[in-house]
Amino acid sequence: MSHGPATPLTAAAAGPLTGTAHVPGDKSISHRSLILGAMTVGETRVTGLLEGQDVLDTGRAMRAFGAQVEKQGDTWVIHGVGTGGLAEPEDVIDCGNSGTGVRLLMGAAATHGFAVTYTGDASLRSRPMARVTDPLALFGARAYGRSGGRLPMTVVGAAEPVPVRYVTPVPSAQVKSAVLLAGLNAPGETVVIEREATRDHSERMLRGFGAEITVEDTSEGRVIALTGQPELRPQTIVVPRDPSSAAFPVCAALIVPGSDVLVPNIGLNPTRAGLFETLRDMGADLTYENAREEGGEPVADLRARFSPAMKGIEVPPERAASMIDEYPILSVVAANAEGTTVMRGVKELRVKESDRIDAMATGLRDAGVTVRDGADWWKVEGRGPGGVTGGITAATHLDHRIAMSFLILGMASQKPVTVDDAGPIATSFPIFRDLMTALGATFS
Ligand SMILES: O=C(O)C1=C[C@@H](OP(=O)(O)O)[C@@H](O)[C@H](O)C1
Ligand SMILES: C=C(OP(=O)(O)O)C(=O)O
Repeated sequence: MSHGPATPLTAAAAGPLTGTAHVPGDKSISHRSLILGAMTVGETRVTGLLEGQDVLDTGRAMRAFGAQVEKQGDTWVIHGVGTGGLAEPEDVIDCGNSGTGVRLLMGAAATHGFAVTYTGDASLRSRPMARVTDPLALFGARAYGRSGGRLPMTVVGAAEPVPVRYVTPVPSAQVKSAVLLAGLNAPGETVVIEREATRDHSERMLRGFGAEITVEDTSEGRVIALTGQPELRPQTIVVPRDPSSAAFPVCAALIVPGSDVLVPNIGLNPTRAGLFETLRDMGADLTYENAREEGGEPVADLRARFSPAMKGIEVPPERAASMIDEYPILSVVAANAEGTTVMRGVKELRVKESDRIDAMATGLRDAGVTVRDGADWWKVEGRGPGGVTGGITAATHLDHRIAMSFLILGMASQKPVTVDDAGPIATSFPIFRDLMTALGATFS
């Protein structure tokens, strides 16, 4: 759902940030818990679900598709309808700001013999959907949208779907997941091949729900094969805390003098942990404490301390998929490091909630940082610890990660930084302001 009027917010230089930051549950795993729970007969129970607007919108959508989704105490309880049992929604499905929500739902419903119309906020209506509807057409689904393959869009599902073999042309877990979810209700084996590995939560969770799924690394890439029409088994899911949200208190601690912050229980699935490796390569004082396995995922407590000796690096492009949502906050750290940070192979950043290279480059330049950029790369010239002037109002462009990144910039800059709209933060990290305030940040 779209949020209300714009709410500007300002962050100023903070004293040291100290204490423990419990960030919310993982957004990717939360969406998938609701969708897979809704496609399973019986009761799936989920704790630690992210109650951000993106995920709440997916929960509402699953109700519209016929599942029961409700919160009992701290637990989300889903009574699903089974693979192939989704019902035709009575109204348009509004996915708000969420690319993950709309693309995964389009996949799940595409092999059901009814039509669904999808829409979203102004940001989501500007994002490309052909990357999903192209492979869904191979199953027999048909999509009718605005020019450029944009929402609002109606997808007429295939009444007699056929299984598909598809090589993803872009590194995207959303595309991969849409194909796998469509494959759930197609008879036979659906195969997705990705040249670059992207986050693998769908594969892990489908296996957890009892689907037959194999993953093999070959010379062609990662080959994922799913046997259609399984009888999924209801699950009890404990959602790990989101590494993409942990990135904000971690990076703030690295650049605000005197800081020492603990961020416990963070999922460190290797398909998600690229930022933390990059920060360590830059010389960040960032340690993994109490490393362990929980629910089949590697988990650790992150400890981040002020790191005045960080150096710019060339971020390995093959790491891009494992930190794709973290480049905006990385650019803020890069601005506070010595030397140049080069980020290549990142054209996907231009089709997120906003053009994230453009949004960050514009605000950073206004704040006194030299940034150069091209179609799929950008470079940030560090000004050293505390070297960013600040004193700007940055445009958020309905993008939560842009809003949070500029607020963190304000905590380490000489003059405060304002964002024109902090509202979108509620899509993924509704407790951001309270959590950062408890660590010692000041907002006005
Ligand atoms: O599958 C997912 O849960 C996600 C995949 C990524 O998008 P792409 O698939 O477009 O790279 C990521 O940016 C998004 O925040 C969540
Ligand atoms: C890109 C993101 O989300 P989505 O694609 O689900 O809107 C994100 O959360 O950074």
